[in-house]
Amino acid sequence: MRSEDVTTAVSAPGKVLLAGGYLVLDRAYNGLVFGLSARINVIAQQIHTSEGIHLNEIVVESPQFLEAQWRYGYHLADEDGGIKVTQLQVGSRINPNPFVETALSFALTYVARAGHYRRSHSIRPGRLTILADNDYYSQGGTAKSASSNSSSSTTPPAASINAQTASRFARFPTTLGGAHKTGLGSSAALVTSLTAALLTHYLDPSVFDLSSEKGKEVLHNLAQAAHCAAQGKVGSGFDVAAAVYGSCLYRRFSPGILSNLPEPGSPGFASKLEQLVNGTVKWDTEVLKEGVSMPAGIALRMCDVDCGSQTVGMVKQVLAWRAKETGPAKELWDELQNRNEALAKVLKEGRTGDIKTAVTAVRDLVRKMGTESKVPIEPESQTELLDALEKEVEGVYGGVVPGAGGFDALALLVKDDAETVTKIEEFVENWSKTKGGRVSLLGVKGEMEGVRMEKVEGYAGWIR
Ligand SMILES: Nc1ncnc2c1ncn2[C@@H]1O[C@H](COP(=O)(O)OP(=O)(O)O)[C@@H](O)[C@H]1O
Ligand SMILES: C[C@@](O)(CCOP(=O)(O)OP(=O)(O)O)CC(=O)O
Repeated sequence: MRSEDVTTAVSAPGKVLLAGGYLVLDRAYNGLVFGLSARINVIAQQIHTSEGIHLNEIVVESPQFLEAQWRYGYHLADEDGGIKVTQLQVGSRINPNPFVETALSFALTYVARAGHYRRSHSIRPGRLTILADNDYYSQGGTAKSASSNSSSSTTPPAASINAQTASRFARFPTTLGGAHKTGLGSSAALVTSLTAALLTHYLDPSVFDLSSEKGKEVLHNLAQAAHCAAQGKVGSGFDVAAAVYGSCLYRRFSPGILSNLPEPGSPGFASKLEQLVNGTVKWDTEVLKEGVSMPAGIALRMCDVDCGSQTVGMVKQVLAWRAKETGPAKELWDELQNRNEALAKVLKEGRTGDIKTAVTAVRDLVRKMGTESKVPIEPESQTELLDALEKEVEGVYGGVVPGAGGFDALALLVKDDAETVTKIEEFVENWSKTKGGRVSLLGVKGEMEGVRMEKVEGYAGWIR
């Protein structure tokens, strides 16, 4: 039996959908997904209670933010309802975090089934600390270095944070809701990392082993189910796949797999969830790790573009056009799929000289998709910026508006050296000054690896 005294640390990467936005929602097509070097880290520890006292409590905290502590009680629900978690009040009000709460109830329900726990206090009380790498949130003047003072009652004393860790995790003088996200997929990486930490912490390695293929499959299925439930919608799930497997060619699961799952706590939830996770229900997800790589000397980099524009409802509108114009849409989808595959092949085969042509071919059709559906997928301002970067900055091979597109991000394929970074930084700074808005190059890079165990020492100063 695994000793819960051992502190467990895991991390899962953020994502970018370089090619295949909208197409990947349909199983007939796939997406070129990259994992990112920005990770969400979760550290699980046992809470020690006085002898004879049973306390069913799990504390989750994000010490980088103010008021970011969530406490939950948990119990085994009747009629096979699984582990029901109930948020407890901290201070004067309840501050909900649906992604944390849903991940907890799904993961603990699976733990109770797979670990054959018949009483809820077989699951010992625990503390989970979330630490997000800095690029998940813009720091435009709001992030303080971790060595500055903080008034948050949930954070450890600033002085105890060592210098190395201090530069890795910024401390934000805001609540989580007040932070400006950069769109790297924080909720998917969080749900994946939290689930992996709970399963590793509470289950014997013979039942769950994160490093095995079976372990990753269990984690993927559980995290997809929890993430969809917390989001209240079934997306393609490429973000959870990136968090588990890292960079890959991704074909989604049939959305019907997740229908008919009861709410946590309601009759039948536990056995339905177990069947969904352990392979009884066949998932048709396809993850091709070998379909993706980056040519030597090339890096995938991300820009945060802050123009204050709204892109709400884009998916709905694109899909409505596709449903109305089935013939032309199919032609466009099929040809774009060919071009996306050609781009993946160029990268895979290390054909650096062909990147520009392959990216241009993809962008041409993405713009057509936008014009036809009247959705700003690659808006003119982004076209102008991408074209200028490609033409004027040496070392930029090409770039796209990733994912659903819109005004707020760019993904670039660039020469992987410091000189190119400096040139891009200077260029976007100048661009921001002359064109208005704010464009910045993030520190994050494309990375191949998915979820992994981490050494606890890396988080010294942040955990109690
Ligand atoms: N560092 C964190 N600590 C706790 N919860 C987090 C953290 N980062 C993200 N979350 C959860 O994920 C939600 C953001 O999800 P969402 O709006 O889907 O953004 P994203 O596109 O980054 O996934 C937050 O409201 C919160 O519930
Ligand atoms: C349209 C999509 O195919 C891609 C959206 O990719 P983004 O990276 O833009 O996603 P969010 O960060 O969740 O907003 C929808 C999907 O695949 O679910």
